[in-house]
Amino acid sequence: MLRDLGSRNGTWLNSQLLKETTRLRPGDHISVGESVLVYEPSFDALRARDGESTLVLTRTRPETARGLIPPTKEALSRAGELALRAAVASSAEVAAGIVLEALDSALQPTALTVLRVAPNGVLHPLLARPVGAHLTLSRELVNAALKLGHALTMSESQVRTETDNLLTRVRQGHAHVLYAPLYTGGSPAGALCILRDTPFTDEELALTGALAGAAGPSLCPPPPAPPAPSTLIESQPVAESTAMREAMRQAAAAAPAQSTLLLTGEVGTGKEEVARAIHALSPRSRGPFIAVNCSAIPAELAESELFGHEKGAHTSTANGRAGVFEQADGGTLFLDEVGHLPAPLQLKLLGVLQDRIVHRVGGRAGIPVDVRVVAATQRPLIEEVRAQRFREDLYWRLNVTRIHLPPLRDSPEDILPLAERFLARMGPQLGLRAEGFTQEARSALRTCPWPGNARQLANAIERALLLKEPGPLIGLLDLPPEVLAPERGGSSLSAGGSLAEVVRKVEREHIVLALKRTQGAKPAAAEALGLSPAALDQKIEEYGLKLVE
Ligand SMILES: Nc1ncnc2c1ncn2[C@@H]1O[C@H](COP(=O)(O)OP(=O)(O)OP(=O)(O)O)[C@@H](O)[C@H]1O
Repeated sequence: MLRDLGSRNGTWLNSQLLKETTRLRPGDHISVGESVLVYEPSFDALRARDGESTLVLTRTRPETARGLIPPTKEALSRAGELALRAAVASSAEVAAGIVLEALDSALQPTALTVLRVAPNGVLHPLLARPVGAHLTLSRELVNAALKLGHALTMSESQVRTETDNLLTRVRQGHAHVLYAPLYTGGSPAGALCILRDTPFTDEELALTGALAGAAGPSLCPPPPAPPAPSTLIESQPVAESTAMREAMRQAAAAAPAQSTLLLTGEVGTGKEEVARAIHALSPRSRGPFIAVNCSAIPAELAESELFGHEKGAHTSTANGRAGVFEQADGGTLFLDEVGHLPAPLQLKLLGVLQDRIVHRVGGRAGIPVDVRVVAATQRPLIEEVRAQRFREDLYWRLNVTRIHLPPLRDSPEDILPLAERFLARMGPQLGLRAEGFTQEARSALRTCPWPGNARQLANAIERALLLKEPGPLIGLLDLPPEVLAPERGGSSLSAGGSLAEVVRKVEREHIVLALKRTQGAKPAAAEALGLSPAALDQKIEEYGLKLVE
């Protein structure tokens, strides 16, 4: 869509002054000042990772391509030697460097690149030479080479840009292009693309085909195996209550799709836990899961954290850095507290969600990314929209599917199973053993009106593990006093005395234990109890406790 945002000299579409938002058609001419831009949707401009090289992917038909030359003995032996060197490379990028160097000396091309095919079929440039190269490649030819299983060559139109005195000129010419398919484990994985001014000989075609055949697994290693099914089931969030079961039903239904998801819920209700489960249940489970808390990144670093930055964009960094979108390529990006994103970044995020292309800070060309975004918020985003702190268009983009996670007060059946999950998870992490809860503690956890959410419960179990009396089980006295409060379903205690008294007794015991374990260090004891140092002092006085050497 083309819209003029109130410019003084106007925007012209096909020599007509643009009056209203208009949908563009291929070949439309847009004039802004002295520049004329031609809208050509069948071109994708991508940037190769090792610098400013740009790839333009076209849909040229491959009818005139030449191929199917069997490799000679000499080609095979050179390919074998190269495959050995590439196989011991520390990464796909290093392997690609070795292969490109070998091709450079064998063919003396003007430019070459390695492309990888993402699971969704999108082509990603891995490396391009020389740095700053501008390559126009045919997506159709890459696909044809992959389908036919051998290298192809043809003469193809090349678009180059030259920049001087702030003017960018586009030049068109012809070059000979060679495409060789890369396979990993028998599946199409990528392509080597080589450009030269002179035609490729049959021998060169055969040599490159053999090199690509041998180096495929090093350049495009297979993705890591998915976790065993049992780990997936174990890692599913606890959902015994009706409210949480419904949330998980929605999450499982939404998992296979690509669309953006919005998780809402109070602090600590398990938004990240559910986002991980959605990732694990989705076809992207083999890809990365990257979680970012938008409220925790300093505003001045947020843009480069999210979208990456190019060499020299920040004076302190010598090398460029990938942002979280690039890190999550092929997987899921969890944007927690998305409502905290500064306004300019909201606009940039909207652009990435629409085009699936990120622009690093200080970078020129876009980098294609294949990422599913799961966003989360604890505050109702619509209120942020009304207060004009959050873009409405981004709100609707994120809000394609919304899943609300209930607080624990609305899903009390989850409290005990959650406590058991936390105990099983934290024991090994802390190197402390507890086999479970005593009967009394279990029935208290089953009936208590726990005031917090899962995060606070996790903290309470951690504290209980650290401070518990010697013995294999966590008892009632190891749990915080809230577990004993009477509001729901009466007392869970078999001990005598009024409930208020018992609560006080438990609290006193807790304080004594914490002070014992921390050898009287009040700040550490206060931290372990989740109290401020002043509140601990007050309690020590209230219970008449004395600290002795
Ligand atoms: N249903 C659940 N099953 C198992 N563990 C859970 C569940 N819900 C929450 N947790 C655990 O509780 C802790 C807090 O959950 P999580 O970080 O997912 O909450 P959150 O809503 O994203 O919190 P915040 O709003 O603070 O970002 C984590 O340790 C998480 O593993």
